[in-house]
Amino acid sequence: MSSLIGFSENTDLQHPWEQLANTKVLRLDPAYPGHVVEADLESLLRGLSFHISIPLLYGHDYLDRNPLALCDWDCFGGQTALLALGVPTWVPIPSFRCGIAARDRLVDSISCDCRRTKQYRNGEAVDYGADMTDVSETALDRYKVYDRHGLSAENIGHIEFSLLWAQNKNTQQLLFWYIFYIYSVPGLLDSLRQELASSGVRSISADDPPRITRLNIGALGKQCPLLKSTFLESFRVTEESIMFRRVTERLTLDDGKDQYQLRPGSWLSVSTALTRHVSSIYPLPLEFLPDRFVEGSTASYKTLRPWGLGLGLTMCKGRTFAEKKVLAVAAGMIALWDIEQAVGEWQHPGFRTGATVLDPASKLRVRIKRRTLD
Ligand code: HEM
Repeated sequence: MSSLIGFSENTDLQHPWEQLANTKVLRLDPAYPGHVVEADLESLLRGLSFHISIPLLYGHDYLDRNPLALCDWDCFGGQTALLALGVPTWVPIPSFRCGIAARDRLVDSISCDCRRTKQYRNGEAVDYGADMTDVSETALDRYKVYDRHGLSAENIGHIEFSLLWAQNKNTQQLLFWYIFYIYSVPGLLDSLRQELASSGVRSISADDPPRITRLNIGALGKQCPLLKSTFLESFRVTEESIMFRRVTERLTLDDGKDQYQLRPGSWLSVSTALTRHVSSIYPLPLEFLPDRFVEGSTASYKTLRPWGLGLGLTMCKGRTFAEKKVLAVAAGMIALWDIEQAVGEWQHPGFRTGATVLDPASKLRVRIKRRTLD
């Protein structure tokens, strides 16, 4: 977290997430004598999130070898709505074709990574002499399962890409909204800083610049109720999930007034987002209330059912991971960085359809500088 911003005016020396966010150093501006940058907040956090989760899973070699993976990720990301609508991939819309090509490159690169990991696991010579020593246990265990079922590298590439999408897409967007609300809701940042400082879940070094030396990620959600409640409220206001279920046997639905017969083979789409504006469940549903889910010394989503992590057997398998990651990154940012809107007061960027978590409708330029610790 301490190296979120490198303060380099040379874009070639910036981190990939800074480049993606069109980061500009303002220290030459007499109005901003300290080290301040201007950046696009959503791109910055999306890139950062990508560079945290991918090396943790596949090891550092994957991104070193595929430095354009994040661009391909973004290029494909803009086209998922057309795919979800069932548009065939051969339809000659230029942006759509580019998105499909980007997806194919990602699948290929993951297949190759998987082959290298297998070579490393089997003690064989690894293609290009790549260093695969830091591939995670999770990835290694998954590859063992693929091997047991005799899957080809291409099949594995497709499966891993889908998992990567599930793992990253919503988490990245939720992280953005969470940070946006933390910094833009008046007084919230100070309250969270106090809560984090008194909870003892993290320590900060006295170095210049300061670094986080200890962060108990497991304790964040338990010992910082406002931090967790703000996370849940950010999810409540930005979630627009639609789940699809295929009817496999004749089904009768009764809404108390009418009956509906569903034949096998039909599809049901269920929107969990319909409940998030119901005032009997959430008083003042259109307001962002950071402490909405605080109950005594804890915060819980007991009351947040059904919600956008799915229902039944196919409920999101990564929900605990997502929560821990978003809370941990936010705790680090809160501790080390000050953020304000680039021009004027904070303005909500508006919503645009995305995946389960909505996308911002417009870019949000912000100014970022290191927090000065007393
Ligand atoms: C804020 C972040 C996330 C949101 C909002 C989210 C949301 C969802 C939703 C709505 C579903 C469909 C559930 C259903 O049809 O009942 C789902 C499924 C899934 N998610 Fe997530 N997810 C998130 C993060 C993650 C992460 C971090 C991972 C992996 C580490 C992950 C892995 C999966 C998988 C594997 C499935 C398919 C489950 C199945 O079909 O059995 N998700 N997620």
